[in-house]
Amino acid sequence: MTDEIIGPPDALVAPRFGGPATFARLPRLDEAPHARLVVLGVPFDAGTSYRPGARFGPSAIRAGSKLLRPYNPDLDVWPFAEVQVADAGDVAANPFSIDAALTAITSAARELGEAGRTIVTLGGDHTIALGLLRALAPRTGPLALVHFDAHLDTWDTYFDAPYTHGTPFRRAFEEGLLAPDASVHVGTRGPLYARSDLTEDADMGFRVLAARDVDRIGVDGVVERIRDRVGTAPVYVSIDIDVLDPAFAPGTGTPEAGGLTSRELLAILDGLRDLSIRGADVVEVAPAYDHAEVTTIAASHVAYHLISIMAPEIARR
Ligand SMILES: N=C(N)NCCCC(=O)O
Ligand SMILES: [Zn+2]
Ligand SMILES: [Zn+2]
Repeated sequence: MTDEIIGPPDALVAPRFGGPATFARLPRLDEAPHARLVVLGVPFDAGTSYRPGARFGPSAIRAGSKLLRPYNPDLDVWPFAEVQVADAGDVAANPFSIDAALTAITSAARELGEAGRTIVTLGGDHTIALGLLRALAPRTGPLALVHFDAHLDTWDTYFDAPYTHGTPFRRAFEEGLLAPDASVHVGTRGPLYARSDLTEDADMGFRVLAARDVDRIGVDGVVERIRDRVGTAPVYVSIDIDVLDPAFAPGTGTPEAGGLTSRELLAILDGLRDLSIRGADVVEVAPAYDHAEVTTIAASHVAYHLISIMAPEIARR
């Protein structure tokens, strides 16, 4: 096997609506075993509290990613030519046992990490982020979490269940996976259970840049605050697609009005270029509630921008 970079096939030769359903028509990992950046699917939604269906997220995002092109003019980057990028397929996550699913997610991510690969994960509900952080933090040290979401996801339990899509970051904090005072939620909004949701979150060391702060300080102000906050810590970027307004992402399990536009989210991500991003995910895409691939196309562009900011930095490592 050579180390020549294999990109997507030329869309003007092989029409993009055909061919294997990998992310952005990239090669599979077995076809490009020298990949340093991989897209990994986690079709799991047993941690959802409201509408289920994110188990179909990875395959639907891949389908929504077929139109992506190889050059990203916003960043002047060829994301699939900087380093080899490949699709690593899906984790076999147990749909009846959240514990077993988390174990499988952690071991799949650990194995990829030990082979020197950085992962962009397609979910799946937000529970999976805990399994991914558990795989990553022992290698990188505690991570600064940049968390895009309508929700805090630092609640304690749901119906006494500790591992759900509303609780991954409280568990990650308790397990020491997060760097102290370096994490931030971006895009939060909507009704809470109590005021203490916010005070407990702050006590765990999270900062909040709410959806309304984006109006107040703008995209550049948000980027500046995120960069200040993470400092020099290794970064994990977790993107719950419900950070977008339901107008831009109807296909999700717990939608909240008043969210970001997809343009704002993509621009904020571009502002995170050059950070040491050691892993990322795009979660909570539930295609049954989608229309005309609105959500899956947004999610595929979000993943494309993540790869665009991560690949050049990985190439320099
Ligand atoms: N992680 C997501 N998307 N949602 C959490 C919402 C939890 C709740 O039902 O209150
Ligand atoms: Zn959410
Ligand atoms: Zn979430």
